[in-house]
Amino acid sequence: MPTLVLIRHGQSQWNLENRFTGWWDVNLSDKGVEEAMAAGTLMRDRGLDFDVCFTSLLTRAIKTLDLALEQMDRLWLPVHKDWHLNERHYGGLTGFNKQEMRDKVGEEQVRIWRRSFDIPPPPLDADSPYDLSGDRRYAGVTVPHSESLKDTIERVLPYWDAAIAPALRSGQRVLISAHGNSIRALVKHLSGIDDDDIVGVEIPTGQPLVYELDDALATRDSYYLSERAA
Ligand SMILES: O=C(O)[C@@H](CO)OP(=O)(O)O
Repeated sequence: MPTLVLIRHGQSQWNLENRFTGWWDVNLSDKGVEEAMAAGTLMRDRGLDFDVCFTSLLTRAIKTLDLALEQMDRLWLPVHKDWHLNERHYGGLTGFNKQEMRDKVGEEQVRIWRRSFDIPPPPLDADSPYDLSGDRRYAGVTVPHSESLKDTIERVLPYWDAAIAPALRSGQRVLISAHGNSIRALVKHLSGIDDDDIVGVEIPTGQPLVYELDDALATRDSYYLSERAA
């Protein structure tokens, strides 16, 4: 039976500071480091093991994966890092404090930007300090100016089909360390959640989410590991 575990990175410095983050590359907070290590310990203690890992090009997800793998004595596992698993791009909101933005434009507008399905945030200005189009890690990639959840799904799922699903079909056990919205994209697909409902699904930081799949990669069961009795 194919084994898949999804984990959202541990708390980041900008999660802690309540800032819109997206593709901006912030590190884990001290609490995030602890969450990542605890996730690895939990997976080890429950006897989970993996053959291949996937993560984004962002430090908070890569480090979460490494810290968890270290607890499992599995730092040697192959890891594929790919921008398709990045957080959704927060456009012109990147760097702003979420509460200050609510105070400025109102609760409802911020809710729409954060949790509507297909309305992207305003685009990033070309001269923004958060422009990543010249970042070497994105050579050959058209860095988006902003992404809705729908846009994020439209780049996560082709990567699932091309890289992750084939690994599962070949019998490999897969661990994915990613982000709130790239994981929403995967959860929507795997759990068959519709467009209106996926926006209400919150993914906690540092909690391994187990998917038990059948050979056709349909979901038989899914659960947070910490919520299942050992
Ligand atoms: O800032 C972000 O990039 C994301 C995840 O932390 O925030 P939100 O909860 O608004 O999707």
